[in-house]
Amino acid sequence: MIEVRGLTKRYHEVRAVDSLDFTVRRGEVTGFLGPNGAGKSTTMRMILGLDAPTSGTATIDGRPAAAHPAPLRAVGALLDAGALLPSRSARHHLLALAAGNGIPRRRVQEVLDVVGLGSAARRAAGTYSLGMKQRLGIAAALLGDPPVLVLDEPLNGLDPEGIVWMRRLLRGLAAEGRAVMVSSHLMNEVERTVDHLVVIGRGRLIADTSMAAFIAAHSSPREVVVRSPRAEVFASRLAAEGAAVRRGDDAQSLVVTGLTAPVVGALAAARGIELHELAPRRPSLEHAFMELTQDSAEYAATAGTGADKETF
Ligand SMILES: Nc1ncnc2c1ncn2[C@@H]1O[C@H](COP(=O)(O)OP(=O)(O)OP(=O)(O)O)[C@@H](O)[C@H]1O
Repeated sequence: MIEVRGLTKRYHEVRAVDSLDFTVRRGEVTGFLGPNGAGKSTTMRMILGLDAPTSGTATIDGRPAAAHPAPLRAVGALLDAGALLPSRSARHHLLALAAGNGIPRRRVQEVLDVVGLGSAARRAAGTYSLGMKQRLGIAAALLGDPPVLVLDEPLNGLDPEGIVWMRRLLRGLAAEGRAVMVSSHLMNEVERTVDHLVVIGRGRLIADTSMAAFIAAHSSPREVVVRSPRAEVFASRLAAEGAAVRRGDDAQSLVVTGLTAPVVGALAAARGIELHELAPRRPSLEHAFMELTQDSAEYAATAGTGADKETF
């Protein structure tokens, strides 16, 4: 279990992490989310004992990471998968880590097999693709068979097959009773993988909740997407019924708020308006995240094309 209490990190006038409190529990994958610059990597580095907090504490199973006699057995980490000696093979990289941490050599082959790098294990790591480096980083994190994992952007550089593999791996690690903390900007994937969410913005905690509760609490009112060759006429009809209507992706598409899909369908039928699509939009983590963090994004585009905001 990871316990973060009052954790704060200042870089001169910047409060990169500001009085954070949260817990990462065993048996769950906890997604650690926040816009660019929110303080995720800084928090993870402090949890791992790589950066000293300005104040507050971060413990792994009751002690700071560095206070564990064999840190690799207490917590596995993936921070920067590219930080490898380019001339060293995956096997030698892992053998060196194992030797330095009292881990038997046979464990190296086991973790190489888990991450699917067995056949490339003797090649120099400098020749690896980003996805292979990520796999090697995961192998290193698993080397000590730790009960706690801290993984910063583990999905970076993975191809679709790799992403599915990572999802299964993370779910499997949690199912074995481990505490798994994962940061990612890939909201669709986070939605499919994690049980619990910790969301930060500008260094501060803005949500600490289950995935389902987060989406329910931070999603806009339900929307219905409608496509019709008579979109403009239908938009006026819907507006007369009290719906808010805006243009969707193209001239035939509308996004309707304030009426359910059956009501929208019934109105179209009553007017003899042909529909090519009628789809309630499922609330998603991506929408919920954008809605919650729009005020705390440090780097945000100030204006879009406006196309999706056009109303009738
Ligand atoms: N060594 C440092 N010196 C000064 N400022 C730093 C340092 N490291 C991080 N920061 C600042 O702290 C804040 C948090 O950065 P951090 O890298 O933790 O964010 P992040 O959430 O991981 O971002 P991203 O999603 O872009 O990786 C940023 O404003 C960053 O510029």
